[in-house]
Amino acid sequence: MAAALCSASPAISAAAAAALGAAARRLRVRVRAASRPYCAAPAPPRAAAAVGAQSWRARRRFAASAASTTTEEEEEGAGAEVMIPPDNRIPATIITGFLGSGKTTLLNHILTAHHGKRIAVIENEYGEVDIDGSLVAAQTAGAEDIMMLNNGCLCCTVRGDLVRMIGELVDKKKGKFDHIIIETTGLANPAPIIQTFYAEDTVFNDVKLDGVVTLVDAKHARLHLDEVKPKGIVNEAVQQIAYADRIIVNKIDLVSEPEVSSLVERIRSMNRMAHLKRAEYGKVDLDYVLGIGGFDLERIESAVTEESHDHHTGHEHKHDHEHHHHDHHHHDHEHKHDHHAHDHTHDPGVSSVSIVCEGEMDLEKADMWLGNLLLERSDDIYRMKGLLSVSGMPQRFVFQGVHDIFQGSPERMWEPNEPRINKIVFIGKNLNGEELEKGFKDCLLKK
Ligand SMILES: Nc1nc2c(ncn2[C@@H]2O[C@H](COP(=O)(O)OP(=O)(O)OP(=O)(O)O)[C@@H](O)[C@H]2O)c(=O)[nH]1
Repeated sequence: MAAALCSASPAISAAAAAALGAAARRLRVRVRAASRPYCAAPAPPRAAAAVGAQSWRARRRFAASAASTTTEEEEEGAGAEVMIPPDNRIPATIITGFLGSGKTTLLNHILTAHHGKRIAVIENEYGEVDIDGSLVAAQTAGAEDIMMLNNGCLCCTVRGDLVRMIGELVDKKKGKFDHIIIETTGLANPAPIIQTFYAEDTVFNDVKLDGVVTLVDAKHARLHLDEVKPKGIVNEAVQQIAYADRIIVNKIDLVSEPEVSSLVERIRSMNRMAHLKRAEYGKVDLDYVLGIGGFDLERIESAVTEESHDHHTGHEHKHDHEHHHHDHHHHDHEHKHDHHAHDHTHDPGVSSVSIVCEGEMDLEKADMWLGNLLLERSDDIYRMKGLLSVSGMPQRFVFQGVHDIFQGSPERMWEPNEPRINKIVFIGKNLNGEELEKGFKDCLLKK
């Protein structure tokens, strides 16, 4: 199964072509990108050369919307009017964080709290069936359903299982729960899990990604972030922070205030988009972690106002772990801290670049630019979010991307006196702020 799931499966929707050139109309076609394999192993050379002119066009993806009710008829019948239907899909929250950072503790906090939500839980554990004793207790206390994903890490071997489980939940239990929570293993790179929500039709049509919550162990995080890995192997601890919508710096009872502050500063330099809270035993308000909403524009705004243009070049140190051992118990997982055993390849670190500019965007151009950028740089660009003021469109156009998949749609109307500005935030490796800024601004309509 692993081999099959790890092979690239081109999934370019034919609908993409139909959407081209009609971006300002009511576009409700979701276009999938040819996904590259998301495995812990170094990715094979990308088949960029094989991407011909036709699929290149199909890679332009400003054609998406988050509607669960999309039908062919509606797409065909799309007129000039822009209507945004209510999004009734079931929200899903991904809880991620390094080993022992407090994911299960947070989950239990959520399950036992009074929020009136019926929650289905999908747990991803390594190896043997391993439901934490406390979680079993929580099951009786609050969870509507708990499903286990075993024998592998979500990021490669069991992604198909995740899709199947979500499908099963929806088919059999729709109406019996209000929210899905997916707890990943501490070693998971969240990117492929996030992408499941956009790249898999069976998931996308019924379930929407509400947010990614990342737990950070205040005591040990530095160690994991600093660990060195062989070239080409991602540092999951770094990735988990880079992809977060909400970050909880947990276990602050175990360290001094200056230690927490310096960790917080470091985390912020990696991801300015996420909200961050400090906590003990995952105790945060539930509305901080549930019901975040896919497009959190406030977050983009704060990221952008904080620094209108930021290019941080830290160092992403990499570490090593035996990712593919399905028989080890994750609590016993041993990390190698012998940095000198590896070739020190100090890649420029994960950083964020925020750009804001006034003016009206040419959506076609922006679409083309982003498509092109991601075609070349999707390995390095982990996440991207933005808001556009599109020429001829009375709504704000919002979009977001994860690696090579991006999607966008018109959102609410611009207020009469609202400044029509464009914003974009990138999180990733080796980001060249100046180049990105130039590319983005070149998509503005020339006066
Ligand atoms: N001192 C302290 N301990 C905590 C805190 N939060 C969680 N713990 C403890 O840390 C241990 C690990 O917490 P878990 O919630 O199991 O962490 P996890 O991220 O689910 O762990 P894995 O499943 O192994 O990745 C447990 O013994 C928790 O009781 C905290 O804020 N302070």
